[in-house]
Amino acid sequence: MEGQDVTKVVLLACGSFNPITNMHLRMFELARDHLEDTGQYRVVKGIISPVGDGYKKKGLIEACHRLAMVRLATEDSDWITVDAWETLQPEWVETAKVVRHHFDEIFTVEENIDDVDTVKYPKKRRIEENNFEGSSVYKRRDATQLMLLCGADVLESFGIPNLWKQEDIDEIVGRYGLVCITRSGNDPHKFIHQSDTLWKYRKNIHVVPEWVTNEISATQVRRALRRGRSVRYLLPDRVVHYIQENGLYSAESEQKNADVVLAPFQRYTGASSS
Ligand SMILES: Nc1ncnc2c1ncn2[C@@H]1O[C@H](COP(=O)(O)OP(=O)(O)OP(=O)(O)O)[C@@H](O)[C@H]1O
Ligand SMILES: NC(=O)c1ccc[n+]([C@@H]2O[C@H](COP(=O)(O)O)[C@@H](O)[C@H]2O)c1
Ligand SMILES: [Zn+2]
Repeated sequence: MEGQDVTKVVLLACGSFNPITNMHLRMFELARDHLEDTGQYRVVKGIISPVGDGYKKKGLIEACHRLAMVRLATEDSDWITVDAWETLQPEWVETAKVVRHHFDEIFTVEENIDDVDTVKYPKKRRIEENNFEGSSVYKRRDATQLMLLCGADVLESFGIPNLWKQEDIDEIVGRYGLVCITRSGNDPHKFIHQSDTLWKYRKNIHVVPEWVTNEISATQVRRALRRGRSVRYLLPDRVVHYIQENGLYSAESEQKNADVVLAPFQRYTGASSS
């Protein structure tokens, strides 16, 4: 029987998934093994949330295709799922808001919100909202915890000026927690050590070493596709077929958003074209 102190965890990965690669799927397996090895957690679900088209990243193809590919890639998994909510929003959604949305979904199910006082609960959450230190929203013993899953490049992007709001970083690492998979070229331990915020919340950041280093990146996959090279075994076969059937990833698609400023920079600096 499972010990009383084992916390259920849902892992949420946000990103372009342009296209989804085997490494994106591996991230979930690595994170689950790492968390469960501690004896403190049981990972019950993984959610992939592709970013909306409003993110305006160069070469980002339409969300409907990226979603369809994630759906095909996760067909064989009994625990990794895809969620379209983020892609359905009219504008780019900050990651902290995406995390909040998914936490609310879990919270609603677990608290069976239909049966309780719907005025009381938002109030309770607001009281807890401004104090992340040593705390979390997981007050109930058996409550499921939501953690953001990312590669070390995303963690290090917290340090890029005007890309992330300080309060969003505080909320993600202080309130929810982060699982970070190492990527060559990044040193998450050093980065955490050098950041006062991340150091403060270091107990909520789980750094997972990938010993079988695997440098698949979606950028390299798109490059190979543009050059007519095979990408088989880098992506699930179903995704390779989908790309071929729909003629995705050309020199032309790589120029999408080439003159547009990435949505977070637009939002935080007011700039709209480069
Ligand atoms: N090889 C990898 N090792 C660790 N994390 C990875 C790896 N590839 C992707 N990730 C992580 O997966 C998430 C989604 O990433 P994203 O969609 O940007 O893929 P990517 O391969 O980094 O694509 P791109 O090259 O277009 O930036 C991010 O958190 C990213 O850090
Ligand atoms: N301020 C923010 O919330 C913020 C800033 C930059 C990227 N992100 C997210 O991080 C992910 C990064 O994806 P890419 O590595 O493909 O750019 C996306 O899901 C994006 O929405 C969030
Ligand atoms: Zn990336």
